[in-house]
Amino acid sequence: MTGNGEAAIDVHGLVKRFGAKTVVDGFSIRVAAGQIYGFLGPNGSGKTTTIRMLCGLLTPDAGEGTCLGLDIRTQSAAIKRQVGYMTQKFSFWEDLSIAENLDFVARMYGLPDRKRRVAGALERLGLANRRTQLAGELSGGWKQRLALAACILHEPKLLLLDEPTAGVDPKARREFWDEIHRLAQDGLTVLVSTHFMDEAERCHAIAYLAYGKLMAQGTVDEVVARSGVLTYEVSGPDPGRVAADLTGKPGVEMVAAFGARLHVTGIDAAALEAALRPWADQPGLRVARAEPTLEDVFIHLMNRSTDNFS
Ligand SMILES: Nc1ncnc2c1ncn2[C@@H]1O[C@H](COP(=O)(O)OP(=O)(O)OP(=O)(O)O)[C@@H](O)[C@H]1O
Repeated sequence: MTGNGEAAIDVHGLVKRFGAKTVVDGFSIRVAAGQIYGFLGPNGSGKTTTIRMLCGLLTPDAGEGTCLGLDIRTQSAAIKRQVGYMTQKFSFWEDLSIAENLDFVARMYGLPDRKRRVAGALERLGLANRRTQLAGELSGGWKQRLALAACILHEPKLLLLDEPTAGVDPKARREFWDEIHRLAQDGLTVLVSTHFMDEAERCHAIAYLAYGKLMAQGTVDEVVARSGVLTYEVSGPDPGRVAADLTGKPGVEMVAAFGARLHVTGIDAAALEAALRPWADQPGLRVARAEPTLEDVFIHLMNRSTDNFS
């Protein structure tokens, strides 16, 4: 972990309403400089709105705090200058090369020292030997890298990545995350929203939001441990029959099949064990405690939260 304890973000009680809807409801968080902080939660849970408030792009209706030592309410212009924002939909000139696209972005923002900045971004993101390749010919993973390069041209201190790897294959995703870690090691703080569990596991800390409320935060291990979720794994012949029997039983919150294995989760140990007991005695079936996955925990949190939008 690279965070040195100095807060890049420190906010308290943030609220955002759109009309009658409270989209973010009392959000507080502290993010150390150099941390990679993941935001997870169902669609529409307020991740993007929260991230935008944290960096002064959106003014909260209530709450206060600082980003990079600046007041998110009164100093948003100064914050924005130090933030690189990669939105869900980014665009390039398809018929310009990688280097030309970056040069164009640098011109658009009137950045001084353009040549050095473009060369630096190309180098930093491993794009130097592809500099003449047309953006329109790049695969998804390289497009993502180009977008990231465009975000760091102005040498920001904070990066906001909104679902940066949607539609990117696992290998390219992994490499993209290697880049994010390198940038964090150089001192950048990164806020990233994602729906991928493997990406959550690559964050120093995560926040889970549901319907505008912060349901859990901390390291992945802390979030799993604090959830109180218990998981049992059932394996053997005819898991479908076991799943049908267990679904809806007291104490059983979720039954999910992973190939021939079932994950059975809940938080009431006695009730869960009572539901599983008849199956534990069946010949050929194996029922054993397992470590809950982050996905088990998130589904539990999601089921627990109430949809205040409906
Ligand atoms: N400018 C706006 N005006 C009105 N409603 C908005 C506005 N921006 C967001 N919302 C609503 O606020 C809620 C939260 O949206 P937000 O984009 O923050 O969620 P999210 O967690 O990032 O979702 P996703 O995972 O789908 O990107 C949604 O119901 C959305 O429709």
